[in-house]
Amino acid sequence: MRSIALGLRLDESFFDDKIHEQYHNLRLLSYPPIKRQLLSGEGQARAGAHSDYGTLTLLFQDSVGGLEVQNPRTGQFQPATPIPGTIVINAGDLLARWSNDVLRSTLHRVVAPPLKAISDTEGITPARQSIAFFCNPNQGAEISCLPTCLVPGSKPKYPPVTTEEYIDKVLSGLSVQLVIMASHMSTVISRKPADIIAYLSKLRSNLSGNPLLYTISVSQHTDGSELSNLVSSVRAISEHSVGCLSAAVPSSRPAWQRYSSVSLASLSSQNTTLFRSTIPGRKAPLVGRWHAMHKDRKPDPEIPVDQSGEMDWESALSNAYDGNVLPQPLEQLSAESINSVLYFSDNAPEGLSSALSKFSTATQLGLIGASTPFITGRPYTLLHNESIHSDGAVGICLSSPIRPSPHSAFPGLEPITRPMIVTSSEGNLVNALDNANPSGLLLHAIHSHPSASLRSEQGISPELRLYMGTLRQNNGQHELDQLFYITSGDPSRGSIALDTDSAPAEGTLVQMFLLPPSASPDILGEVQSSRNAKGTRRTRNLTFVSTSIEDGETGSAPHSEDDGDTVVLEDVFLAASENGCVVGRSTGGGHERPWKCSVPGGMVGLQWAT
Ligand SMILES: O=C(O)CCC(=O)C(=O)O
Ligand SMILES: [Fe+2]
Repeated sequence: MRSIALGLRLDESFFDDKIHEQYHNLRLLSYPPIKRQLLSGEGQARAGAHSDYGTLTLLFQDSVGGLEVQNPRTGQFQPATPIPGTIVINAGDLLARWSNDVLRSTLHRVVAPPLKAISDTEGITPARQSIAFFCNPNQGAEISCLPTCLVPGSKPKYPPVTTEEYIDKVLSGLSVQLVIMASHMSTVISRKPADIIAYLSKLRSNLSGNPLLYTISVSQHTDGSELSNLVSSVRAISEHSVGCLSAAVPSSRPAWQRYSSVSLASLSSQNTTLFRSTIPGRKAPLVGRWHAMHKDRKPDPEIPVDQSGEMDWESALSNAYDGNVLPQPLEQLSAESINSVLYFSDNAPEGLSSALSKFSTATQLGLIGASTPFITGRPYTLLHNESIHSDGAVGICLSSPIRPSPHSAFPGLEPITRPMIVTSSEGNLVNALDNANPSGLLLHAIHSHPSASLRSEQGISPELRLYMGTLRQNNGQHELDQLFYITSGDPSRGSIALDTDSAPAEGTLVQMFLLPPSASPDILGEVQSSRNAKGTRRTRNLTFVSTSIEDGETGSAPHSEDDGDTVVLEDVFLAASENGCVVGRSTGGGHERPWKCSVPGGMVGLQWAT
């Protein structure tokens, strides 16, 4: 700053007592490796164009490159190519104001580094690290036009401001941008639908007109007029909405299973596109020739097996849903701009799910609606603006600048084998694990399990739910990724069949799990207590929960102490279905093939920092 003072024809020590409090920031930046393609889209960058807000920034970068600085005359961004042993110095906004723009703050950004000769077209952008030291004036220093920077007779460009006031303003501007995704999110649960309606009507004036995503769950004892009152009060908030009827969220308070609930997210109209899809799905996976583990279970009559008992793989796979055209409003969206697609669907979401792969960097989350034949007379009840549909799907695409992060949890799930590598698989079958017979491994694990309740006379207790999970390495730890329900197995042939049309590929690390028949997670209670926990960072959280049918109506009378209880979960969108959900997550590391999560108690969702 002394050399800046000299350059501006001020006394060398001019800034000394205005910057000595060290009101500075040091930021260690780590940009993970990422597919080059993900950085090439419009609006995608490691750091978007911005200027720093202080006086000077000292930037230490490694040799990877990607930092670019705008030439204020031409508007062109030019690479600030790393030079070993040097520091990049940026002028910030407060120095620009102080000097009346004699020294301008530089607009800069971090993009994919230049291609090295060795890398191919679908390369990976290497990790990059940098250290930025942001220098600021003292907190209370008044930043007003320096005397030597004013042309005699002219006025300063900017009014005086203190460092603190300026930084507060910049930061509050940033947080306005952060909440752009959802202007409101909440879940309200009550025994009395009238209380929910009262809550919704209070929201009306604040949220009116913004696109709305919602789910409604009612007890089977709710009468039809209560349900239609709930639907109309949600629709009164906005004409632009998509929703569905969902199931009660599992809770340890049985009375709550008989409560009604509404979850809603009011979204910014700029970033949200609503849609209705009639893309056909596909029937249950086409394979499953036998059943030996649950001996008493009949084969599913819908599964076509040819006379020889062999599957025709070619036709099974080509029968897929390629070539489906997305609903009109989605065809027009640019593929890279969408970061999340949320939808509610009937039990055949495959067509839509696969067509959504157009949005190659988006996470998709679909809740398969609750079965509602006894409530509305329709198999599923999907709502779009003023219309009601019994099939297909309704949903939203989000393009907000803030990308939410996916999360998942499977409470109660117990590993019963060690991690193993898939050594043979085809279609929905896993034929070998570590070159051994998967059904045999599974039966052995259950027979040697300490809990006798897992076994029955026939071998395995019919209530037992078994899963195969794929594992991902993270910092030397194994993390659970996708989970597939094991529909059948044949100890003599060895293979096990999964509830998917595409079993984990050869070479995938997997592990087998069971969900004990007694597992009954208290999801509502857990969400409530994690919301109340002190010191947790505020986030907005949308979660789809897969419940088991037994979690539904328990038939027990509500406790009187619960009477009249109304619970509002702020910043939470919690919706459940006994039919499960579809998840295809996209992260910096890549894109996951969509899969169906039907683990009772399993939760998948998205989280936004606020
Ligand atoms: O990582 C870099 O090179 C630049 C980071 C930056 O501009 C910032 O954090 O303000
Ligand atoms: Fe910067």
